[in-house]
Amino acid sequence: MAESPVLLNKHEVERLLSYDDLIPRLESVMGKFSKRDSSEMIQPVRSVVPIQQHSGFLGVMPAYLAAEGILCTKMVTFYQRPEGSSLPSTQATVLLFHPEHGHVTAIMDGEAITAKRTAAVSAISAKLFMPALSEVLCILGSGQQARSHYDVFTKVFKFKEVRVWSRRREMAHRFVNDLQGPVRVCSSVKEAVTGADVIVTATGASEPVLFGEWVKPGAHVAAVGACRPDWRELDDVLMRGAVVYVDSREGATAESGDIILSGAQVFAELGEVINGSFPAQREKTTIFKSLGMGIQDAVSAKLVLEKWNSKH
Ligand SMILES: NC(=O)c1ccc[n+]([C@@H]2O[C@H](COP(=O)([O-])OP(=O)(O)OC[C@H]3O[C@@H](n4cnc5c(N)ncnc54)[C@H](O)[C@@H]3O)[C@@H](O)[C@H]2O)c1
Ligand SMILES: O=C(O)[C@@H]1CCCCN1
Repeated sequence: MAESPVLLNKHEVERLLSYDDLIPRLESVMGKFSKRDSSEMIQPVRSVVPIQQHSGFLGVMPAYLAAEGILCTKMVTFYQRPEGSSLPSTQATVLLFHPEHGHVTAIMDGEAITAKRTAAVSAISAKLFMPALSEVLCILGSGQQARSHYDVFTKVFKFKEVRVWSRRREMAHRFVNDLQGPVRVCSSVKEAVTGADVIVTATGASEPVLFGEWVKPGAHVAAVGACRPDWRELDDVLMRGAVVYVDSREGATAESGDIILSGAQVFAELGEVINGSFPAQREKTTIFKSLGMGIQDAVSAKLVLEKWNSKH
């Protein structure tokens, strides 16, 4: 009989998953994904069930990585919460399976994985696309993703100034009070993004919050929110005037309102740049439109389990 699965809560996953381990694994898996070798990797676009009555969605994100021996699925719910709600907007669980025998080997919290792997992938995009001399980082939003992006961006890069904007100013102050380093709270998006070299959009917005006319030419935008085909974070001017990179072309075409509704062309996947098949146009204004991928969760969960196994 198969052994009982390892159960790991959010605190344990958080502790076991470091950006130093995660970033090279994500670079490698995204490069492989963009080669589209189905004998190596299978990851369909996620299935999403709308929960209309409660303004929410259930997403199922399976992935099989043959060479790495990883069979995984994440189940994630995400909601548009009313202002002031204390409930998290994104919650997730990740299951790892034994690829040969089919039983579940681990069940772990997916919130920490989602927060860290998304931010780590944005940091990979910034490493490739941000201006060579980047001094100012701006984060729009003050939730889970804003926090993980702050953590990894200030760990990997050295910015002279970090700014944050949140639609409720007191939430931006609360965000800053939890941090070690200095961060300037801005009262408008325009104030926050003017002159910024790197802009992270991590909001629950469904209408544009970031407008092209405010963005410095050559800046890099890591756009993490707006993951439904009718949701936007970025306006048409920005989308059409920038070089647009995505995590997966299929995911972006199915799920990104910023791409579908603006009619912007996707230039390349992040993995295609990692592979060297498309260039990083660092001197131009660039957008990395992130939707999230099952393969990112899969390598993250495997890493967590490896770490856990090495200590037990
Ligand atoms: N790309 C990915 O892989 C990925 C992964 C996880 C989450 N997300 C998306 O990232 C976004 C942020 O996720 P989170 O977990 O940090 O959520 P969160 O609820 O913790 O934070 C959301 C932030 O957005 C702000 N916000 C909500 N509605 C807004 C609006 N209409 N205009 C401006 N600001 C608004 C909130 O005030 C808060 O600061 C969500 O859209 C989520 O679906 C993307
Ligand atoms: O890839 C993910 O995990 C997220 C979940 C929430 C919606 C956007 N994508």
